[in-house]
Amino acid sequence: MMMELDILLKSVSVVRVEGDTARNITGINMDSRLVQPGDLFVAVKGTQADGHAYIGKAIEKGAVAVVCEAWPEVQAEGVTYVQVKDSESAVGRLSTVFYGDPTSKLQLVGVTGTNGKTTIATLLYNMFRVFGYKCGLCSTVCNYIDDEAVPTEHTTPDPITLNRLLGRMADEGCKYAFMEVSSHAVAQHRIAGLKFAGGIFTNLTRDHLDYHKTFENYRDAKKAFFDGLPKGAFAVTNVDDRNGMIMVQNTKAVVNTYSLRAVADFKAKVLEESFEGMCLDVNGKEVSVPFIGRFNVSNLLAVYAAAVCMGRGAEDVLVALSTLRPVNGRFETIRSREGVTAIVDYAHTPDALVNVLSTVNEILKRRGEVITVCGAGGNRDKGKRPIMAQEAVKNSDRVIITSDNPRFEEPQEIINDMLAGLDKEQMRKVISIVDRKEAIRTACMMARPGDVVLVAGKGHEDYQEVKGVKHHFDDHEVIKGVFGI
Ligand SMILES: CC(=O)N[C@H]1[C@@H](OP(=O)(O)OP(=O)(O)OC[C@H]2O[C@@H](n3ccc(=O)[nH]c3=O)[C@H](O)[C@@H]2O)O[C@H](CO)[C@@H](O)[C@@H]1O[C@H](C)C(=O)N[C@@H](C)C(=O)N[C@H](CCC(=O)O)C(=O)O
Ligand SMILES: Nc1ncnc2c1ncn2[C@@H]1O[C@H](COP(=O)(O)OP(=O)(O)OP(=O)(O)O)[C@@H](O)[C@H]1O
Ligand SMILES: N[C@H](CCC[C@H](N)C(=O)O)C(=O)O
Ligand SMILES: [Mg+2]
Repeated sequence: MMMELDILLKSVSVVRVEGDTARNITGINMDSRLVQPGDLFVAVKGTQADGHAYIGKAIEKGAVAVVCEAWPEVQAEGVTYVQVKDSESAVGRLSTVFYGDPTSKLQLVGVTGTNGKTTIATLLYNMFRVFGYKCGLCSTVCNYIDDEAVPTEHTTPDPITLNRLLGRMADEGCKYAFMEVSSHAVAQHRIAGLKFAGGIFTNLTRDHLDYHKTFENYRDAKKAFFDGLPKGAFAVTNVDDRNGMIMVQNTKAVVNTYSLRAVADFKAKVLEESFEGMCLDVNGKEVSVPFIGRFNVSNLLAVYAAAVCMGRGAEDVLVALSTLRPVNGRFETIRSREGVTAIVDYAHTPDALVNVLSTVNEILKRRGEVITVCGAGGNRDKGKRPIMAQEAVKNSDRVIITSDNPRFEEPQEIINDMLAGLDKEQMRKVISIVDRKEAIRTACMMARPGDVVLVAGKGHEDYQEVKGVKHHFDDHEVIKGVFGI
């Protein structure tokens, strides 16, 4: 791949240039360690480091041009220097031009909110494939270029990886792409330069305050996504969430609302519910789905609304909806021969835990006990830890607090942060077992026929991350091992 620097620079507002801008660029990089000869290096100020400090390293590795925010004191010979106002947002703009402006060739729909992004984006991708289109997906679990799986480290990849992926989707003939838009991605301009055909808001509850510091900043990061939607795009928002209307306050997109409770463009209610699935009323039409939980009704309604906004007939969408299956690690049930139901779910926020547990309790109707196994991730929002423990205890008969991904923290200290949220009375229901495998095994052994064991937090993850190393770990596998199935 190759492109003239001049063409790339049309996408950004240039403050100052020195050197040859007619030269060809063979790649874009924002990480000096990944630079290849002929690349353009973009220096970005990050949270840990300042990319400007790595300009020298990038040139050593063969970068022929540098885009930066702060003009470097010394310049290397033969290298073109370009100063821009905001290099973080320049990366996205430059990458999208470099990778052939993919969003002018396919319709891109973004999903944002605290919970439900993966579910909604994946279900839309599956649905539009049922309709016979080639599609792309960017999600926490995995990225897809039509049916080719591309593993991912992020919910929303960095702008270069993201545009490379979208470019490949367009080249492969994908008509639609669905992606999760995390709050980090909006705040860091990973989506700069992309043209969205639509945006979906799920909900907003506490998460990631380690990064955003305040709930308002977190909310505004999500809102900025809707502020940036172009005229002619659609916005689908959840008015059951108190921030639903705030999200779309300043958007140029056409606003559509969905709700399980209030007056809205798209409405649904649960007619019947069991551990096997639900029967729903969606805008006056009945449909059966193998999903469980009120939050999933909300997710399915968002999928329905978006598909209709994208021009699909309501009847076709309902038929397609009934063929969809749950996403890996989202409320997946595993039954033992003795009649214990284990549930693997990715609930890793207080709100998600409440939702999953209230669903379990609603279906169980006290005919059995609920045993919850949960932990919290290391090097992430510490404030959510005690609240997660409280919610687990309030909504379960017994709780085993264990490790999630400790990352660079001490597992026992994370557990202690969780236990600090509990009073003496609540502590009676709780034991803590650092070893997650042991914790799951203990919960399954405690359970009697009819009981439910909820294993929360890791969902689809097939690893446990300890001190930078990912060790194989799969909640499903451990449960099946204990159940002997
Ligand atoms: C806190 C955070 O979001 N960090 C992201 C951010 O990195 P950063 O700003 O900290 O970068 P930095 O380390 O300070 O470095 C600054 C710049 O110097 C460059 N550098 C650095 C070192 C070097 O030797 N050479 C060099 O050029 C870096 O490439 C970077 O461009 O920008 C990077 C590139 O886009 C991301 O990979 C990185 O994600 C880190 C690994 C991360 O863990 N992010 C998580 C929190 C995250 O983004 N999560 C969200 C939401 C999760 C969810 O709820 O689903 C996600 O979208 O995944
Ligand atoms: N609409 C919803 N409202 C509240 N909780 C939900 C909703 N949908 C899913 N959940 C809960 O949140 C968990 C994560 O769901 P999902 O992976 O779809 O969310 P996400 O927004 O992609 O999360 P992440 O921030 O990790 O990318 C689920 O396992 C479930 O417990
Ligand atoms: N992608 C999210 C969810 C992580 C889920 C949980 N298993 C954890 O490790 O905290 C994050 O990075 O915050
Ligand atoms: Mg996700």
